[in-house]
Amino acid sequence: MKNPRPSKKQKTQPNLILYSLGFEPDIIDKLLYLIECNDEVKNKGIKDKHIIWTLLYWKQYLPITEICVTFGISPKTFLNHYGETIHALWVVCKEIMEQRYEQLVESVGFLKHPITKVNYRAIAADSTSIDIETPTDYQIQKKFYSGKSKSHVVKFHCEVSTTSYRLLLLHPEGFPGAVHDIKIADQIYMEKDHNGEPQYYSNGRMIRRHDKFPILGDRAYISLPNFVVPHKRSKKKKEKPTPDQVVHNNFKKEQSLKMTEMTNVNKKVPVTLITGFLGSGKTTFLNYILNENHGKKIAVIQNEYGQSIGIETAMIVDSNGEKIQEWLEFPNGCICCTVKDDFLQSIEDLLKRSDKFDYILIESTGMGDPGQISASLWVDEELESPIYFDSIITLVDSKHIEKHIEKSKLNNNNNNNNKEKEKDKEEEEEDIEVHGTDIKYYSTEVERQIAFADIILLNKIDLLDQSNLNNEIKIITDRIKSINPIAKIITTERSVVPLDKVLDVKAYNPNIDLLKDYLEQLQKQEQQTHNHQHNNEDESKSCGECSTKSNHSKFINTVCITEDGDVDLTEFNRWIGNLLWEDKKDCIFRCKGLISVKGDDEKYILQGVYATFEVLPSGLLWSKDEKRHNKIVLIGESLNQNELEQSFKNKLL
Ligand SMILES: Nc1nc2c(ncn2[C@@H]2O[C@H](COP(=O)(O)OP(=O)(O)OP(=O)(O)O)[C@@H](O)[C@H]2O)c(=O)[nH]1
Repeated sequence: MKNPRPSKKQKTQPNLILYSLGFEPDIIDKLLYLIECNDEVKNKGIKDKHIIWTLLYWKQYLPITEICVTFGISPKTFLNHYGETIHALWVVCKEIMEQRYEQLVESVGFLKHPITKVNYRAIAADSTSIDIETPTDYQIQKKFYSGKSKSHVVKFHCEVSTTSYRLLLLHPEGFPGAVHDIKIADQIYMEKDHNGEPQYYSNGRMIRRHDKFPILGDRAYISLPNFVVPHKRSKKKKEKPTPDQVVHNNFKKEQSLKMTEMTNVNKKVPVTLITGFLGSGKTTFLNYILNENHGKKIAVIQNEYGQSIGIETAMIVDSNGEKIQEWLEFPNGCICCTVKDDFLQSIEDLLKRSDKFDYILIESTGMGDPGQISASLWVDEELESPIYFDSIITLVDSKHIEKHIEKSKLNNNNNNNNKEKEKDKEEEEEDIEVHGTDIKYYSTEVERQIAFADIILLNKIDLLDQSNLNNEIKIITDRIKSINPIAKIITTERSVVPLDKVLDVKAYNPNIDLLKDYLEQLQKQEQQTHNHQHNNEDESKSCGECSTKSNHSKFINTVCITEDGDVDLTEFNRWIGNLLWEDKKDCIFRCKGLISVKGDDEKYILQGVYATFEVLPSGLLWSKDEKRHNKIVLIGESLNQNELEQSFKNKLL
């Protein structure tokens, strides 16, 4: 078959006007080629000159009259061709974008190595350069020369989602390489009127797109108001240490642990999120902490669901019990409904306004989703937030937990009473959503609060049957573990618990000791399940314990993957990223794991809340006689053990 691509001889010389405006030199050839290849538009008689006119107008480089004067055509001639050409360009544009996307993936670092935990902003933007042939004209050479890459380049501005890492925007306008990123962004985000003039607010400030939705960028964008940039340059990636260096470093780490804690971590203010069902004892817990001899100046932020006013209180209590009232403003009544960045920003602002408090307790609404809040507070080191997210503590009313959890299951039970049946159906429909052929069951708030917890306070144990207390506690504990097997469960009366067990526990640090605790708990539980086996199905059906357990997993379940061997770190990041952002998006609430990375003597730790995750070295080495293995715990809705296990196995080296 004849190749419709023009031969070298026939090739149109790049038009200088387009060229100087930053188009790739052979853009017209490429477009013609793509039009020729496309059945829908190939017979429209579109020529290079039509494309040039159209691009000049389409990109608003020249008004129609100027195009007509420059090319010696009438406005009618221009308009006759414009419609068809623009349609043809639209048709083939998709292909151009795909081609360019491939180039981008090759050339942009952060697409190849996605940022794993920048949840601070939803969009990251940067400009990327694509090499062009060296222009012959010296003046044009100068314009396109980039000192950084030591070549002639055209720059394109792009935006990437920091959660899905998808390319959200590749601005079609190319800029000569010598232009600074900030100028490009300025042009792109500037709101212009139909004459191309910048628009201003009444206070004189220039209007920009994304004004209310700041974009994450590197320091090149430092003076642009809609960009959030790191305060200082990120540290260069350290070279991988040799095994000896790791031992040495660990020793040093241990020695300086206290110092480090005092200087680095403790400089930041820990934030603990307290959640729990209505009446579970959250306020009692808060009051208990505030009245204990904690020696801290604590800020308490309360967020009550359903308040119509967009103002929440932030109460600051010093170590002497003195209270200062402050106000925080949220656009909505509930933390979890606001843009998460606003919430974090509000806390940071509060810290600026009222320095010198050393702990923040957030009492969340009885109906809020702790996952959303914690994901917004668990920020990247590089963003240098003055706070760090310590843990989620969920209070559970031990007397009424059964009722709360059972409520969700009742919705799915067939009830012979017609009236109730209909009511059930309505409620059930609220809980079920169809995704393709899959039916997904949504968990209730109380289950989610348990699923997201790092620590669970099993409160109000004084209300349980005291003559059978141990047994009652065991039943409730098992029930909780069936939802979240890795949370630490502490029984309490009137929420009284030693403060060091609940404050500053650093649940989100890559802390191998904590993880070991979690995994040991899980192991014990697996052991129990193993020991509790039946000879046949009938025996199992008639066993009360089993029938209750099987019901537990209806909404939220835990998948635990244990596999010997190593993984490639990049591949593992891709695998878990794909699960959290695509395959099981919003279905996996929490993940934790111990990962064995090929070629690395350190154990790695996986931590995740919703789509936010990180995999970091723990500082602890695999010992020589230890079998290298991976253990991953995934807590979520309707998770399939076999499917996830198999998918992970495929990633093992
Ligand atoms: N018997 C008993 N009562 C408790 C215990 N803890 C709290 N309470 C009582 O339970 C009630 C609810 O406690 P709160 O601390 O207000 O619960 P909450 O979670 O803040 O409630 P909401 O603000 O409605 O979400 C109060 O009357 C407390 O005194 C406990 O361990 N035992």
